[in-house]
Amino acid sequence: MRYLRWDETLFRNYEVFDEDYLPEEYLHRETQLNRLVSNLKPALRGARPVNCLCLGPPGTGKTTAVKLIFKDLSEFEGVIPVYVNCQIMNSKQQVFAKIFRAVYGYEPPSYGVPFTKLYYSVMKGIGERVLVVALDDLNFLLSEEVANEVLYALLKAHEEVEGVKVGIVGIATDVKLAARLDERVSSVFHPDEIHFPLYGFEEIRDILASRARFGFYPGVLSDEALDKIAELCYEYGDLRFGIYLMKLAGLEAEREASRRIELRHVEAVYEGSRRVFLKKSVQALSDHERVLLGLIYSSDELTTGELYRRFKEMTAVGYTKFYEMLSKLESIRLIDTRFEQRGGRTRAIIKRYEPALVLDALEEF
Ligand SMILES: Nc1ncnc2c1ncn2[C@@H]1O[C@H](COP(=O)(O)OP(=O)(O)OP(=O)(O)O)[C@@H](O)[C@H]1O
Repeated sequence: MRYLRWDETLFRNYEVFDEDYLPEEYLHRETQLNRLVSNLKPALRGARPVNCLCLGPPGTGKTTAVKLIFKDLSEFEGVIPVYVNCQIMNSKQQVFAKIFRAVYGYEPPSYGVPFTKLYYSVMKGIGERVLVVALDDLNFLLSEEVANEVLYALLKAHEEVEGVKVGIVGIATDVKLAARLDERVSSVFHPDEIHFPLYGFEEIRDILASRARFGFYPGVLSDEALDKIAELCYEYGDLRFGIYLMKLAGLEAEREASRRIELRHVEAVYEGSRRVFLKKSVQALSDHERVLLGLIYSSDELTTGELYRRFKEMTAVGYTKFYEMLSKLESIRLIDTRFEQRGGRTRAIIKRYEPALVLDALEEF
């Protein structure tokens, strides 16, 4: 029996498959990159940039686009680009502490600094430079009202401290985010909305092929395996899933001491990786969204009307909110809504994907 030598591997660079790896090639998003560049360009002249919001379903390249642009920006003197992940830094204090670090190059005092003091020291420290703040996963701050406070504090900076220039790049999966901000913020925040739609099959295949070129040795990934990964990833929408699947298929091939990743390796790891991803998606939902998903997955087939009636009985949530939740579940591909003709009437029918796996993922909550 053949076994792998200790130094034998299919992976040329394992890091290429990491969650926060910045790819060498960023494909099929020229329009979005151009919009970001043209909006942020005024910063290079020392002027306030145009605020933007990058919106789209998970795994469509929003974070990557902004990180690549911010990497370029960091080369320019006079611009302070700061990237904040709001899922991790989820208070006003934490967001501004991160900005403080970028402005001064050292930590702010960790105890007993009132927010106003931290805020004004940040603004004074900017001086003639231009601060550009990316707020990733902005929707995470929204339920707590923190998003409104952070945005308001940044939007009002130039009125609070004369001459201060601040630009904002928000990133969110909720395409209606701007409409959900409070009046005080929306009256002064008119961002350029840059949309990141789901990738088509060919685009996904190209991106995954590029990732494989940097991650595996030449010829390791068979065409059949690549096609299958692209097909499964396309169904799911999130590119992160395709990249993860490719990594697991590589490990599976190594486990078999195979020199190539074949279709069977992808098939062997598909269900396990899908479980991991579903669990993450379900974990990221709100309690009400999970109740709704549970209702959908515990019946065979439902019309939207029937579903709303049952959901309302349990939660007293209104129709607009219900509809928003349904669209969200659809945009992250946990459900599918189709129109069907029955008895001379057109009805919206909700379809489920892989019920056994989704119900397992829901069971953990
Ligand atoms: N156009 C692209 N070219 C190369 N790699 C890409 C592209 N788009 C996305 N990716 C890769 O897909 C993965 C997910 O992308 P990213 O994190 O940017 O998505 P996102 O839209 O910000 O997702 P979320 O909303 O869940 O944060 C990353 O590994 C990223 O490198």
